[in-house]
Amino acid sequence: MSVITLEKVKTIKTLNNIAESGLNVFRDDYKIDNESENPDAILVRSFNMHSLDFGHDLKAIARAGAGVNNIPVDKCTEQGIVVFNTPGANANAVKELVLTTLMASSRNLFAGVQWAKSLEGEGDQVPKLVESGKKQFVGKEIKGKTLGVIGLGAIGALVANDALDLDMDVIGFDPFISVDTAWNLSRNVKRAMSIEELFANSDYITVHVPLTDDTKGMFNEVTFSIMKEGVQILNFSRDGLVNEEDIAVALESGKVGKYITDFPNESVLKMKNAVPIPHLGASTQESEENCAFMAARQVKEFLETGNIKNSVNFPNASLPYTGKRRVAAFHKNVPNMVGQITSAISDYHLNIADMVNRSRGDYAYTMIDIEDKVNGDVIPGLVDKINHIEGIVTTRVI
Ligand SMILES: NC(=O)c1ccc[n+]([C@@H]2O[C@H](COP(=O)([O-])OP(=O)(O)OC[C@H]3O[C@@H](n4cnc5c(N)ncnc54)[C@H](O)[C@@H]3O)[C@@H](O)[C@H]2O)c1
Ligand SMILES: O=C(O)[C@H](O)COP(=O)(O)O
Repeated sequence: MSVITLEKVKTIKTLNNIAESGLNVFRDDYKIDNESENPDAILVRSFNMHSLDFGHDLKAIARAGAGVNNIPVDKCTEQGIVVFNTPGANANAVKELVLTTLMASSRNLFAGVQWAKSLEGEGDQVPKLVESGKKQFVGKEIKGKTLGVIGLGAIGALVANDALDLDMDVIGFDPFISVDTAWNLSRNVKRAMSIEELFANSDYITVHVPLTDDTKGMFNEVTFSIMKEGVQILNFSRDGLVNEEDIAVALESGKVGKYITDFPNESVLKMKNAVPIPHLGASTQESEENCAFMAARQVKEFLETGNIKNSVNFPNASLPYTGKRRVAAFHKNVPNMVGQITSAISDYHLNIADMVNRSRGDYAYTMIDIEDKVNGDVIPGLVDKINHIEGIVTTRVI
């Protein structure tokens, strides 16, 4: 349970390279200090945070990107630390690379270029060697082939729509598709009623789901056996979605024709017909700027007003900020929390102007605006009183 101090300079720490557009959001009352042991907020991309201890001032972690499997989200929730991500901010960058590598690898472009470069030193013979050797790289056109898209969120929906424009047949599977995405998806994307149906009918499969306990290892010996002979698989989501021992066998036998992955490791590099991309999905200037800006804006808004947008562990909650004192409490989602917090406030003879309470699973978040001018001396006592209510995780007065 943390007691939060008021109106100090806030410290932001970055654990990865964060684009200037994000860092520039923090001016005046902020400092960026990457050596800080006790920052108010952390901006991160893929840095693995699972073994980190958090300082008592830490209030927010923002993932400038989509996947949050590098962040111990449950531990953050228990400690009242809000975790944000930036939905959709890098989706176009990933889509472009998926389609680029889909076409490039279908035409054996990567292997072909590597081979052509190996001819250096052959002098006048190079053109002749090219013409005689090119037959080893005969590829396949994607036109008229079926692309299976697993996960029709920000990235999957863009990939599905654009693959139709490349004259592919597209079949999609997403049992949890959001209403917004469904509206944006072309009606020509066929709906697979089961993942098995998608596996059985696709010439190419691209996966765009988060890595969770449910999706871990979804590509394995059993699922490969359902797929078409020579299927090409693109994984721009996370390595853990694919059982590595099983895909090595499937690549060796030719059951899987190619495995394009944004997550190389030692065993992937040894696999026949694996195409390792050095995690470049989101690595465009535009995407890095979008993600950094969005992450920074969300953190700044939260630190300064308590409002929450695009959190993966706290409920979204927003109340117009008037500049008066605001109590923001994160607590267990149990009866009478709001009653006890408002009663603590009224013990200090303070009048409530506005409030919001939102829940998410086992936790909830309450913001209460106080009408009267609050004497700064009473704030530590008020925070302490609220923090002593059973079920409170953290309290701030902003
Ligand atoms: N390679 C990169 O640089 C890069 C960049 C961005 C995102 N990613 C990865 O891609 C993932 C997807 O990103 P996004 O922005 O599209 O996220 P998103 O949240 O917009 O979409 C994910 C979709 O997956 C669906 N889904 C969840 N479980 C599923 C299941 N079992 N079967 C089918 N669908 C399921 C959800 O309903 C949702 O529509 C991220 O979680 C991240 O791991 C990688
Ligand atoms: O989940 C994501 O957003 C991507 O994997 C991008 O990761 P990066 O920010 O480290 O490039």
